[in-house]
Amino acid sequence: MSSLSETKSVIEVDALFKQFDQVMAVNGISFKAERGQTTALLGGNGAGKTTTIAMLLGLLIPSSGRITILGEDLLLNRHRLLHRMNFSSPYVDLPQRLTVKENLTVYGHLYRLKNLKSRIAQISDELNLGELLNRRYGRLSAGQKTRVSLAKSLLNEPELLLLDEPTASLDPDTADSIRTYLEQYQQRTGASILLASHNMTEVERMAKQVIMMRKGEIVDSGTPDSLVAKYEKNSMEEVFIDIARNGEMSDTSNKDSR
Ligand SMILES: Nc1ncnc2c1ncn2[C@@H]1O[C@H](COP(=O)(O)OP(=O)(O)OP(=O)(O)O)[C@@H](O)[C@H]1O
Repeated sequence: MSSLSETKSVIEVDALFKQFDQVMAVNGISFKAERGQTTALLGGNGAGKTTTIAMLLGLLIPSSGRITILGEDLLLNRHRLLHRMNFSSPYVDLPQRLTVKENLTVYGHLYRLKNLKSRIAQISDELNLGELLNRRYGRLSAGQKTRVSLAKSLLNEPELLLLDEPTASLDPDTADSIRTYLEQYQQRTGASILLASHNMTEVERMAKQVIMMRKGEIVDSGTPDSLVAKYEKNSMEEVFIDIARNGEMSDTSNKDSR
């Protein structure tokens, strides 16, 4: 284990492809995400972010390519690795008929958590879920479901947290509290986060590194500040729009920003 913990990257993706029939959803991407940091995976609708995250979770088998997580090959060590990871996604619902507490209990058992009752009590307290615990998941509002999904994703105190639109459908106040909570969690545990988000304020606040995808390919990467400077824009919002609309980078943006 000691050699693994020395690996600087939490995720290493090499020449990753995923084809669905006629669609090349992920077209040969390679990237590294650093440990203990938040890396944002950005791109317009259909860019390939969710497909990439699904492959990082072992939910989709790549057409080809290599994924190394926490120093181990994901395809060879999936079961060992999944205990050290977790995810939250608005595209993956929890069982509708179970209450929030039952859902958290089921997932806690899947992760073989000890002291599950106190862990659920703790996370409910931290994410303000007390009033929702005995309500059926299927009857919750979209924002309430997002909070429960986040609680599920943090149950096992993952070393790597994959978050697909973690604050989608949250009101601004709740979204801000969740971002603060995630930042504190990261500081406390040293966890790494891969974040897919359309919210550029969130990205500028949380991400140390940004990977920009378009049509299944990585078109640029760097820190938010370096990308803003490189594209001669005022914000990541403007950088995002530029890349999403134009695809091709201007002459000034062909330098490697890292
Ligand atoms: N199961 C599937 N079968 C066929 N095509 C798929 C499948 N899943 C995704 N795709 C296609 O792959 C491409 C990438 O989709 P993906 O969901 O990864 O994009 P995304 O970047 O997450 O988009 P969004 O921001 O809209 O969520 C799209 O063209 C999509 O239509």
